[in-house]
Amino acid sequence: MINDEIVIVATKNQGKVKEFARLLEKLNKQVRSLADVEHVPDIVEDANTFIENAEKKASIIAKHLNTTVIADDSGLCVDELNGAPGIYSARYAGEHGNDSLNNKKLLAELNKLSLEPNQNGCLSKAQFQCALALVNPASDEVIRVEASCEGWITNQPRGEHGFGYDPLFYLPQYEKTMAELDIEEKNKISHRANALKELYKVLNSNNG
Ligand SMILES: O=P(O)(O)OP(=O)(O)OP(=O)(O)OC[C@H]1O[C@@H](n2cnc3c(O)ncnc32)[C@H](O)[C@@H]1O
Ligand SMILES: [Mg+2]
Repeated sequence: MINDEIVIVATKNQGKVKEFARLLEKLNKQVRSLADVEHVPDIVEDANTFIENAEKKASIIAKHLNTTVIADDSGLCVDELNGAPGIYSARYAGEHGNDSLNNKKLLAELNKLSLEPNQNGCLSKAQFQCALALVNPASDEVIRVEASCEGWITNQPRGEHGFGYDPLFYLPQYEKTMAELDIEEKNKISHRANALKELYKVLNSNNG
């Protein structure tokens, strides 16, 4: 995979695709996603951890395409909600991938706790988490890595960039939400960028 010009990421999420494309472009690689695959097999994300879900997605697509594939399973873990929405992040409000309803539900759940906002208008610490699995179907090799990005949940959504919970994820060091950062800035600090760095470390060390 490290020598290939094309990297297949087993995701339907166009927000993730854009971020991977920008990150991998710097390594002269092009990204293909499930949008480029015909007859995508059903993938039920029913595992209990990010990494198991990532491995499941990568394995199914790697077998289907008979080539090496990376999958990303990620989500938001909010401290005051005991880690919710976690692995259920994409369907927190019921409907898969409805970012606006998911954000509303997150604020509603936090508002139920009657928390006092801090000086930045934030209600809880939180982390974005990202698990990446790379599966090579020829060798049955699996590489698993995980990384996170620390921040806070603000009570006012702000910003137009990114996707998912980015408008509610506040970064005190920038005094901005993740959705107020452009893709280049997000890719310097995000859980996804950090996980991809870890993956490349493993791949480079495996290559001697
Ligand atoms: O499974 P695939 O096809 O990759 O696409 P998905 O959107 O269902 O992806 P996940 O199962 O990994 O769920 C991830 C959810 O977590 C949230 N999320 C993950 N990374 C995020 C990010 O960088 N910014 C904002 N929200 C994010 C967002 O709600 C995603 O829908
Ligand atoms: Mg999913």
